[in-house]
Amino acid sequence: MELHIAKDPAQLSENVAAWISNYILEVLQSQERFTFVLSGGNTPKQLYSLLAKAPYNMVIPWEKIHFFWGDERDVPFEDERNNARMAFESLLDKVGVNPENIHVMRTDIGPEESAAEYEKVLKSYFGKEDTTFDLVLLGMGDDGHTLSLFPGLPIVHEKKAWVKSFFLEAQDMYRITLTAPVVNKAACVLFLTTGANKAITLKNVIEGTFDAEKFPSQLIRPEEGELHWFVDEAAAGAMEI
Ligand SMILES: O=C1O[C@H](COP(=O)(O)O)[C@@H](O)[C@H](O)[C@H]1O
Repeated sequence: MELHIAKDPAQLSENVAAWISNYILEVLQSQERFTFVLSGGNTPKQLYSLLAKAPYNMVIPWEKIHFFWGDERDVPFEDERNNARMAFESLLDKVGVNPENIHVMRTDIGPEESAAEYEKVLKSYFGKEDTTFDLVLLGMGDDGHTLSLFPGLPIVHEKKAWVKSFFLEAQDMYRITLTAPVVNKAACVLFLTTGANKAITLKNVIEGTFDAEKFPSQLIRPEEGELHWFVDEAAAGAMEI
């Protein structure tokens, strides 16, 4: 695991935009297409907006990138809580991505159907054996959740399904999410985390003993790929480094 600490969220977004852009260009030297899994929430908005501007909008070969989502809130696309909507508004509507390369988790067909459909989308994209995303961008909630893997819920123990839906009582909504085993097949996973409100949880996730029931972000351990944590000083504040 590599830990990268930036001064503040603005500097962090700058660093991550440059890092992602270089990584995409490097990977595309040896393959024709790149798979990028986006996260939702608030933290990545600034990053997406930066990627939509110069120099990144000019240097990234957007037509070669396939976008997927790590999780989705089962609310209509028009709802501002919808993770895909945020990515469209801040990034995808602003750069030249082929609509066929954008693979959203649907919220117009019912959560179970959507999860089953997304698993089919992944299986037809990757083939049955190989689910290796090139890059998975993740966030971490202040409760330690990542994707829609929330503390204390059965979803954290899922070993077989690639995509699952479930009702999240605390937020009175269904969620659709990739599972940890699928994400752990990725070539590279990058967590983006900011804010003092996440400092204790971050310390527990990175430096604490393994307890995935309590801190589901600990489930993310790529089998062969790289794991990077990009955090700001406020989030890193409780760690011993
Ligand atoms: O609910 C969610 O939360 C996490 C973390 O979001 P943040 O606002 O604290 O950055 C996010 O990664 C996930 O995609 C989203 O559905």
